Amino acid sequence: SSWWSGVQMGPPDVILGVTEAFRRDTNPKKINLGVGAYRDDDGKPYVLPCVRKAEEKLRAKNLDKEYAPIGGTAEFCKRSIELALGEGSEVVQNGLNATIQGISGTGSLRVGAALLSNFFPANKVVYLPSPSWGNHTPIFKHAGLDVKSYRYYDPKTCGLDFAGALEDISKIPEKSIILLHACAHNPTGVDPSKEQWAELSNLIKKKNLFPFFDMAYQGFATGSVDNDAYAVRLFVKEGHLISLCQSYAKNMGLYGERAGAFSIISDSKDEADRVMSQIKILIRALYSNPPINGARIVTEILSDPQLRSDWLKEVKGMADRIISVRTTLRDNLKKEGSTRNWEHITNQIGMFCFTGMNPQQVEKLTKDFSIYLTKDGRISMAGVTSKNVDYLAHAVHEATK
Ligand SMILES: Cc1ncc(COP(=O)(O)O)c(CN[C@@H](CCC(=O)O)C(=O)O)c1O
Repeated sequence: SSWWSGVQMGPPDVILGVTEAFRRDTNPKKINLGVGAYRDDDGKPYVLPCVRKAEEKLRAKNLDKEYAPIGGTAEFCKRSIELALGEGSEVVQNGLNATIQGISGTGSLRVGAALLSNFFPANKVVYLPSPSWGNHTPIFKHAGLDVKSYRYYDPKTCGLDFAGALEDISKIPEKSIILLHACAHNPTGVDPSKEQWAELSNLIKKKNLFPFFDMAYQGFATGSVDNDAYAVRLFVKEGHLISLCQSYAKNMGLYGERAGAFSIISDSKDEADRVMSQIKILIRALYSNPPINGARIVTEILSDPQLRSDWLKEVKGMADRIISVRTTLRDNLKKEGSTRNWEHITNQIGMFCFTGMNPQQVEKLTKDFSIYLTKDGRISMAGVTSKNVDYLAHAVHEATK
């Protein structure tokens, strides 16, 4: 028999598998609200104009195809950490960060997980918010880390269970790892307020926990890259030596280019350099060095004042469209005669709306209306347009009345 005769068929991915089912559906009114990928108001993928301009500039440079450095180019890494911490960040000026290019957000998380698994000096348990992005658990487990959770979402209010979060976090053993979504929490769309972030910072410092930020949506939540980096910058200002994962998949629309970054912040340049040397050894054994094309586009945009200004407008444009379609969906549900409270549709922020629909209601939406979303009731607001929002509101009302 073959070597692989014992291999079982694995289940489709809970998020990416929704798109596969959507593609198989022949209903012309079908809507894909599964994968968190931006669509324009015609429901089409959106390549930012600033990306096209950057590509033209790069083409004219006739660059070679040589390997990137193991950690990516210094320019890409510097532009990425400065985007997160702000221009003129003292951390960057004093060389206290070790930043590498990761293979988008997922790859950056995976490198971070490998670093923690091999070198974290204390409790190698990652505490995730409940719920969190579905791929967080496998990423950390594949790296050999244990994963636990802290309360985060309150299904009764479709909002933040802040008291529950504080209570659970205060019970996390000292020197454990806590994962925090910097903005646009996935899947709930529920973010702490600035005051709540301050309380979380104090508690996490008191408990001496290691903050591991995942910032996959900087600029995409409020439309401002500075506002969306508020929590990360607050924690750094408060003296936390954080780690940070960044992605350019959503805010630059570079999904398939796989451009992201992983950083740690240390209290000395010497220590940051030593950590960087170990991260590079881990990367070398994982994939040797990162893809060059997406990183070049990012570097071109962030280093060219005109392209950077264009990008900031375009990412705000994406965020604004999402914010406006949230209002339209909520209003249309009222027009449909729904008596439910749908305030959370506009209270939540970023790519996703955690509707509160149960698996049976989700099933009805898919079976009766060809509307595709993940079983937890999360919808990617990017898939909602002015053309399909009426149909969606009608379907959601039918499924929930
Ligand atoms: C919180 C969070 N971190 C990291 C990532 C990884 O994104 P990269 O493409 O690797 O940069 C995602 C993407 N989650 C989206 C996209 C589809 C997926 O990968 O699950 C989602 O949840 O639909 C995310 O939501």
